[in-house]
Amino acid sequence: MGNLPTVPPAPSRTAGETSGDAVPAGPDVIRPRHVTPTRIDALAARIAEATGSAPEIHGDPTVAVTGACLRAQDIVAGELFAALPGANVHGADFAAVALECGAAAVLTDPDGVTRPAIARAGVPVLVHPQAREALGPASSLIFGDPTRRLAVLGVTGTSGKTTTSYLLEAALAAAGATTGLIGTVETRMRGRHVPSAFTTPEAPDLQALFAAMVEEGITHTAMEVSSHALSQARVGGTTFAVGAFTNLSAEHLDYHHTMEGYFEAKALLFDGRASAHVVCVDDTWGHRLATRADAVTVSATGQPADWTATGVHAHRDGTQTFHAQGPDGLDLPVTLRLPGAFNVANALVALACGAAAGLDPARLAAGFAQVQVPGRMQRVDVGQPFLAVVDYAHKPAAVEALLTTLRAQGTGRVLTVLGCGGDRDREKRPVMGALAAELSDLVWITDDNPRTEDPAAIRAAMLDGARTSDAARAKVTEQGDRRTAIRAAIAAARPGDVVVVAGKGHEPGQKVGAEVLPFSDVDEVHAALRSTMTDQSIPEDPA
Ligand SMILES: CC(=O)N[C@H]1[C@@H](OP(=O)(O)OP(=O)(O)OC[C@H]2O[C@@H](n3ccc(=O)[nH]c3=O)[C@H](O)[C@@H]2O)O[C@H](CO)[C@@H](O)[C@@H]1O[C@H](C)C(=O)N[C@@H](C)C(=O)N[C@H](CCC(=O)O)C(=O)O
Ligand SMILES: Nc1ncnc2c1ncn2[C@@H]1O[C@H](COP(=O)(O)OP(=O)(O)OP(=O)(O)O)[C@@H](O)[C@H]1O
Ligand SMILES: N[C@H](CCC[C@H](N)C(=O)O)C(=O)O
Ligand SMILES: [Mg+2]
Repeated sequence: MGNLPTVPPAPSRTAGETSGDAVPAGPDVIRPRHVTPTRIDALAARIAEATGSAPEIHGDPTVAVTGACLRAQDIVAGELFAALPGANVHGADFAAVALECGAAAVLTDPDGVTRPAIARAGVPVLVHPQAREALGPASSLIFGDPTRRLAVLGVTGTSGKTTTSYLLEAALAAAGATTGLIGTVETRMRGRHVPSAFTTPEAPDLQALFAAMVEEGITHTAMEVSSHALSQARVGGTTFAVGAFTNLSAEHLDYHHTMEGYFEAKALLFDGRASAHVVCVDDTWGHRLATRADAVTVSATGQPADWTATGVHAHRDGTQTFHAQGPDGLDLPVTLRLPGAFNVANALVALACGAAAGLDPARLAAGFAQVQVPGRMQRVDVGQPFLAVVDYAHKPAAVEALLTTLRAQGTGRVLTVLGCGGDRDREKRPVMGALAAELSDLVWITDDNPRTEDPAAIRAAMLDGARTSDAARAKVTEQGDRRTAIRAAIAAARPGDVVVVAGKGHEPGQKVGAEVLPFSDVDEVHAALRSTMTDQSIPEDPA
């Protein structure tokens, strides 16, 4: 696996750097330089057209807005404040803050309009029963309907969105497009890299970003579309050139409650908002989706599909070569620098997306060879005689895919450092603990963004899964302190082993309570490797 990516860590931020904070993230929103003011009556007409019901207008309909935002504190003068009901609070309760920041108008729901801060607002108020659904189309109009001039290729699915989006961005560029990227790690365009607050931004931030991309001459954007975004209508008002589905497995059941509910959220990307669909049919959910959406199909596991892979050769150095077989007898050689059968699927999805957008498949396929993804199968190498890998696997299917891949590639043992996030799906914890114990030789159960939960209780749930699994084979150690766990794993490694630190990937911080403590798995693995090479005082292998 000598060629596993050794990319530098993503640019760091100190707060609100990934999705998942109780406090609104306050992201670095990329805004267009020019926005033509939009009148309230025009917004009302757009909302009526998009939702089928007209909003009430309280106040002067000729007032115009020059942007929109749903975080009161982040309002820029002249913008529309979207005061939405939330799981914790009603945004209308923050209207005074928004007005102080210069909000020129408010969009809210019938509950919000009764709140005192809105009643005293003194600016026009649009009232709609589905204010969240209204916000996407309104934001699109405010920012000049940017996706009419930008081909957006959206990727959804439980695993592989980030990886597929990076592959797609590279393929699009190789086929001659001027590209952008929107996703979990960062937003990229024209050499700018802005760390992300969300995998999929809120509707006004997203439309502003699309408008900025149009201004910059971006022609095609590869974009991750999360299930949260689909169910919260963050992509309302977005026209997709292509919508793609990678796979579905248990995750986010705290939010979607059932797999059916989770699937239906993902399926929203295929409800007519995309001009073309690409679906990987390697799981039963993909099969189901492909039968109800008119889709180009993809399979990396030998299912009948429009795009398949033949002659897959996983090389010892971590690269893979194969032939992508496409419609009309297309046969394209592909080289990937990402190991794992799942990355063949990701690449096929990316290829099918680019082709569905009308780009030349041979040029698309040639774009994959150098792609590396921050924190996904990222190798950390200081010349040690074993492999050290940082990966973002933080759900059962990803842990299984990751460890199965690494078992097949290493010559020695697999040493795994893994935790589970707090304030997230609890059901996955014992499953991830069990999988780690089944597919590794040594495991350190540690902390991964405990957020507001008791970290020991999260570890206990994982340990419970590890201890009760009949197939468990690893020696499992509990070590809450992630740095110590990483150091112990590195110190225990022997030549030919694989050490994998999973779950945080590119993340630059550990979320403990309301704080984000700077922490980078890549930096920690580097530091541990350097000190093992020079300092023999590191704790002994617990095995
Ligand atoms: C479950 C979820 O996605 N919740 C998001 C949602 O929260 P909510 O609607 O319940 O909001 P709330 O906190 O009750 O607040 C209500 C309203 O008041 C506003 N408000 C609130 C407080 C304040 O001080 N000022 C203010 O203006 C908020 O902007 C909001 O509009 O809207 C908020 C405002 O944008 C988000 O901060 C919040 O993200 C939370 C923190 C989160 O953790 N989201 C994650 C799970 C997420 O979206 N992840 C996906 C990726 C998942 C994956 O695939 O792995 C993503 O796309 O990033
Ligand atoms: N197609 C796939 N099937 C199963 N596991 C995958 C697949 N692609 C990637 N993985 C695993 O899942 C992890 C996360 O991958 P990636 O970041 O590309 O997915 P994602 O869908 O963007 O995840 P998230 O929703 O958390 O941002 C990887 O680090 C890898 O371990
Ligand atoms: N987008 C995911 C990232 C999870 C990453 C993992 N490190 C964790 O904190 O659980 C979420 O917010 O659920
Ligand atoms: Mg992602």
